[in-house]
Amino acid sequence: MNNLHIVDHPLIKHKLSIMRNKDTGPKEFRELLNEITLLLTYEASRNLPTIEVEVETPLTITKGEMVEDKKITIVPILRAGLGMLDGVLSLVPNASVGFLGVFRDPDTLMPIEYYVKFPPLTEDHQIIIVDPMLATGRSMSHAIKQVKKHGGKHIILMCLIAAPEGVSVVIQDHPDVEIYTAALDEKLNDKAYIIPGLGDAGDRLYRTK
Ligand SMILES: O=P(O)(O)OC[C@H]1O[C@H](OP(=O)(O)OP(=O)(O)O)[C@H](O)[C@@H]1O
Ligand SMILES: O=c1cc[nH]c(=O)[nH]1
Ligand SMILES: [Mg+2]
Repeated sequence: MNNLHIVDHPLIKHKLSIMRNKDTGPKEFRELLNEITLLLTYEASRNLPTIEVEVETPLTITKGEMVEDKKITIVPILRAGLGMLDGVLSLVPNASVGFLGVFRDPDTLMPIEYYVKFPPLTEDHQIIIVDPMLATGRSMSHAIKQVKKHGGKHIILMCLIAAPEGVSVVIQDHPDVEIYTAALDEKLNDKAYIIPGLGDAGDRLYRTK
């Protein structure tokens, strides 16, 4: 699974352990998701292309490198992906944002799309899709398909917790996509929740249960 990058830094493990705790409330949960997203973004952006620029320092003129962040598009999968958006934007503040509303039907487990608003996407854009949970992988696979349909080509995805089942689905459906996750958990339960996981990320972010 060459496309799978598990970013298992001690600080990420520490923060994720607090997030998994059922007694952690929404304020701390949101703050920790934001902090882990910063660390994931640092790793996931390692291979972003840079352009050479000329910089005038107080002493001389030199060459520098800059990321073309105007060519980066972040796509949070609503709702839970919104919890990762600000973290990415704080490191790539000029990125554009495309929104995709998808929820998982609890009975069929199929993704149900309810909102799509993408900026123009071209082949030279780097797309970063964010959603904390990769369970069966169907929501993410659907999101990647939508991004490609709208013209996106270079796609990475960032999540907090992935299940092996979801990773396999994404790699099979989209072998060109790189996956960055803070943790690879054990399995799915009979309702397709990630075990050990952290429960429903959207509900924990927005106290909806
Ligand atoms: O890999 P899958 O099996 O498709 O499941 C993962 C999806 O489920 C969750 O969203 P949910 O359907 O709970 O919607 P929400 O973000 O509005 O809570 C999660 O945020 C992912 O989008
Ligand atoms: O464990 C899971 C599975 C899907 N969605 C979640 O939010 N959590
Ligand atoms: Mg949810």
